[in-house]
Amino acid sequence: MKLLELLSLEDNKLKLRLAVSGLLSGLGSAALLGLVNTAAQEISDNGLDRVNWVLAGSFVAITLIYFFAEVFLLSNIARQIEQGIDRIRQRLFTQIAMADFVKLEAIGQERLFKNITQSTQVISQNAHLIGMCFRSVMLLIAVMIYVFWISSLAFFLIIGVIGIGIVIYLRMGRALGEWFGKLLQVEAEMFEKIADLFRGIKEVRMWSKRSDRLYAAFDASSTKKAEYGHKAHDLISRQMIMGMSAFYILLAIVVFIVPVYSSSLTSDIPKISVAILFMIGPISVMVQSMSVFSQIEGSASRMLALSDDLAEIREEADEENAKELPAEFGHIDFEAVTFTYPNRDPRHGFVLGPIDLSVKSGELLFVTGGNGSGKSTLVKLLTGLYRPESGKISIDKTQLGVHSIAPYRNLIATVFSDFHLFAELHGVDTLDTDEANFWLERFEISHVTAIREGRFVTTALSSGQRKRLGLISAILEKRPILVLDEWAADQDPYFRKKFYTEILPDLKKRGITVIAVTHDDHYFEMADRRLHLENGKLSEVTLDDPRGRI
Ligand SMILES: Nc1ncnc2c1ncn2[C@@H]1O[C@H](COP(=O)(O)OP(=O)(O)OP(=O)(O)O)[C@@H](O)[C@H]1O
Repeated sequence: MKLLELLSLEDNKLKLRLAVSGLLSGLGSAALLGLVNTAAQEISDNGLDRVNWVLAGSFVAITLIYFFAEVFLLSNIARQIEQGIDRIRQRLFTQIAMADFVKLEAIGQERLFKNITQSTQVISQNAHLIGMCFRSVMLLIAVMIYVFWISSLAFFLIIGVIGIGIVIYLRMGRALGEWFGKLLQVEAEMFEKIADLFRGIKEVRMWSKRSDRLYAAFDASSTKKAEYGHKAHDLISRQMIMGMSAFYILLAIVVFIVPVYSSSLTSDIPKISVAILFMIGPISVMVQSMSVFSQIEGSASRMLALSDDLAEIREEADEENAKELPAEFGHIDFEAVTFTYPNRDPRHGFVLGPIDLSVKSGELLFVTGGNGSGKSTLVKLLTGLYRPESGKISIDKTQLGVHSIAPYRNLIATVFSDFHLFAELHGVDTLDTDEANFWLERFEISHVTAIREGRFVTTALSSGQRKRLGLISAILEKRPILVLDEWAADQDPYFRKKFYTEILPDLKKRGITVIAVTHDDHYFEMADRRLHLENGKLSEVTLDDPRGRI
């Protein structure tokens, strides 16, 4: 069972704890049943002329024990489930943090996000149901032991009927599984269409032909989902009714047919009937929860599969034994570094390198090249996000490896072309307010936002303005190296000029090593050096070299 496997991760006593509390609850139920039957027998033997205080007292005592055992069991299960989910969530987060970045990108954000949010929620929201089911199974086992104690014939009869019921139930379940599979697929298609409608809402509004097509496709998908949903739920209801009917049939067999053929069982029929009636509640819970359980199992197995996949792509890094690298470095060197994207169709494969390169501390370095030439890929290698396929990268005499990769990344502040702007200045422990205000003024953004209590008052700004905040954040992080990927692409001509002619030289003056990917050929002369990429091959060119220019 995938759920149990998932919850037992990093807690090998969980199964034992559940078994003990389940056993106590089951025994309590069986004791209650036994007591009711003994009282009924007593009345039938001796009549109802006085109250049997011993039995009545025992009933009250066992009911109390049963009550507390049930409360303990259910709340224990809910706690175990929440703690188990917490553990797996933390485990997935840690695995994501430790995964090789390029392989993590291949897994895709959607799968990661869905597993950490939706899948955990499916299990968490149904914690109560899982508890009820577990309790029902325990109760059923205890009642069956009680039935066996009264009559082995009745026990095997019930097992036989349950067996036939399970076979029919599973056959129906197979059809149900197929319909649920189809339902999930249609649902995924529908969600994709909804996401398309929302993400492209501007484009949809702007052209009625596109909007008509998309809405028609969404309508068809939604109707199909309703149809399949109805079919699947219809099958669930039938399966449920079938499961319950089997027990009423069993009761009828025990009451009407068995006495005709077995005189030995006749005297025990009332006790066995009560036992069967006792089982109907738990069976009903189990039958009703089957479809939810298949969703829970699906979620658990998806999370386990993701965890396994993440374990396989774990980056070779040892942050615990990492040694900090000094902020005053001399140079970063690439020696015959190559890189290719994994799982890429070899016919369209892109190879970066081999690259030999040396970046000196305090330099202002521009990286130029056409679309798809490999600039962003080089930036990801330079920042240590991607690891070389061959060759080596080193900072001063330290080669980047298991112990140095995290400290190396800590030296580099970035604004990637697809950067994310955090409203909070995470990691900036002591913020110099004057300095923050200086940069807000310098970036001509102080009239629309401010920094208060370590966060931007607002980030709901234009894309060019958000980019400015991204760079201010990076500067305030006070790291010795700054890597920018097409930072000025969405700045207006006035600010673009200010960026290249004032801000970049100012950052250089402050001792920051700046590596900037750029297409702005008007300003190539502002760099100390220019590196040019063509189809993955890097060469150093003079600042006035015609390559990379119009
Ligand atoms: N995640 C990825 N998986 C596979 N191939 C990729 C991936 N990202 C980029 N590529 C490929 O690698 C090559 C270089 O891409 P890269 O993004 O480095 O180019 P670039 O020079 O930054 O281009 P642009 O100027 O358009 O931003 C391209 O052929 C691209 O298709």
